Amino acid sequence: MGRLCAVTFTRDAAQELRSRILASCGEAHAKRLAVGTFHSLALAHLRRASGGQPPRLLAEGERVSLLRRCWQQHGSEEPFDDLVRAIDAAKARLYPAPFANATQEAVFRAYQDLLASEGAMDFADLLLACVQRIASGQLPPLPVRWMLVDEAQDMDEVQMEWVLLHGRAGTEVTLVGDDDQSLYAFRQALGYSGLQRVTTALSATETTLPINYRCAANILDHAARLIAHNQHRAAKKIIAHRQDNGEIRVIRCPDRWSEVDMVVDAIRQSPRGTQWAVLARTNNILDAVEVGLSGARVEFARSGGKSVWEHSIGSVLCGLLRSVLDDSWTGIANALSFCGVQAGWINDHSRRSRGGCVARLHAAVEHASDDATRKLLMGLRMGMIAWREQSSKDRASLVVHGVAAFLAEYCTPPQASLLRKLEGALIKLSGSLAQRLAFVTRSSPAGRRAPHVHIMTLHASKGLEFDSVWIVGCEDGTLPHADSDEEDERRLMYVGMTRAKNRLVVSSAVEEGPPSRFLEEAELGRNDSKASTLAPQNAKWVA
Ligand SMILES: Nc1ncnc2c1ncn2[C@@H]1O[C@H](COP(=O)(O)OP(=O)(O)OP(=O)(O)O)[C@@H](O)[C@H]1O
Repeated sequence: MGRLCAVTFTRDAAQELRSRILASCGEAHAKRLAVGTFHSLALAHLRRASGGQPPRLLAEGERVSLLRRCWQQHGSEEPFDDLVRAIDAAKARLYPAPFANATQEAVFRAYQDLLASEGAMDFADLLLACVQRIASGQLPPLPVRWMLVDEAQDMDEVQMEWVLLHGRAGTEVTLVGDDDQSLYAFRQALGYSGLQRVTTALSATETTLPINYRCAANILDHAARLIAHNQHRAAKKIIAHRQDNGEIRVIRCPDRWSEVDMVVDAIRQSPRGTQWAVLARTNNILDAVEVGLSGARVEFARSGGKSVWEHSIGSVLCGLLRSVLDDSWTGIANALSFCGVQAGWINDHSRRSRGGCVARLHAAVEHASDDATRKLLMGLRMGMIAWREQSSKDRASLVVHGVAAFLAEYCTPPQASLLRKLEGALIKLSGSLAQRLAFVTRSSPAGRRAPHVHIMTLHASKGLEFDSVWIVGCEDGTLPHADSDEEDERRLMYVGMTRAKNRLVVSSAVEEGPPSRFLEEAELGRNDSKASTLAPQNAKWVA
């Protein structure tokens, strides 16, 4: 009798694995099972070793604020996100490589000093501390007979060392992974080389699980042709368990918005309840999909990434519309900031002024620091009077149009283009302004129902499966992304394609670039392929 420790990368995956293991061996064995993420297991381990006094773990928000303070203190000119990436990369390694510049190093040191002075750790420190203490003999390894690591291709160096330390101490280690689904090289995942290193270090036996039970035979066939173009991968043949063919389509549209229209039409025309996933390389493309689906009143869930209505121009538009509805100041203040008014001035006025929005705007005109601000405030005040009047007469579309036209003057061209689409989507919806806003921001009861349509990035789709999958934005430069390693991008496309059980659509837009080279590699859209290429004007959806 012994204990099994199963390790995953997310809490959801840990729950899923726990229920699968217990379903197979019976609840009676629950006490012999520990399932968790690398970090939760390390935290529990350190907590036991320190006699119940856990290290104080920094929440993600605290970590970012602390890093930001150090970044500001050192007056780094490097963008904050780049600096965080560099520090995260250093902390995912056992022996950090030198930093690219002295400021990065200084910010890192300041951050670690602050952590130490507060007796706190971040997630990366937690596992590193565990590894260092086990390696130095201060902490015994977990007393487990078996260790199972799921998605092991995603391990970074510190995670791999933690596994190796257990393996060397006598735990029987099983890594389950697919080198073709290694998507996190940018987060220091070791991918195939990590799997190879563990195999060598622990003299492990490699077993290939070649059968794919999910995808229709032709979908898997095209995916296998694509991934065969990667040089750095385990030699293996992937075999379809299913003999039947699914439906595959390759679509070329003039521009992104017509591509989105195709997606929306296809979803609306497919039989009720068909499960769809719309996948894209970037959240920007998903924004366009989201606008299209919202305007067509298709219920959907967007996983990861912010809703298009809740960031950038979307949130400014919705905020201002809310101010029209309830006379609240926040939407006005955010709109002023978007239009270029200084944050300090807005905050001062927000604290000082009282009353409804029109009165507060009126007072603001008196204190305006320059002519441009005065003109903006007067325009917004006039607008608010008109929009509130129209809103009281239930002329929702007119209000949307007026507010969008006001904001358009302060937009960059890409923002203006998105704003026009957001405006179009809100105008297309029926109902009062409040109902339309509730629908697009998902606060209506309809928006909370579990939908059949999911939209997400290709990264977020890993581990999931859907009846029908549509990959939008298959252009060279988008997928593969111009700034990324081609083999990484090919794996992303492979993961996306293999999420489809029965139907796969890949589409691209002429305006955005030539079709992705991956379509050619996957032999999609060629005359001899089973996939059909359709121009949008003659594309009919056949269920
Ligand atoms: N032995 C089997 N017989 C029939 N169906 C199976 C079998 N094993 C798995 N499946 C089905 O195949 C699909 C994929 O299974 P699972 O999610 O376990 O695969 P996976 O290897 O994790 O896939 P991926 O890594 O591509 O996400 C699921 O729908 C599952 O129910």
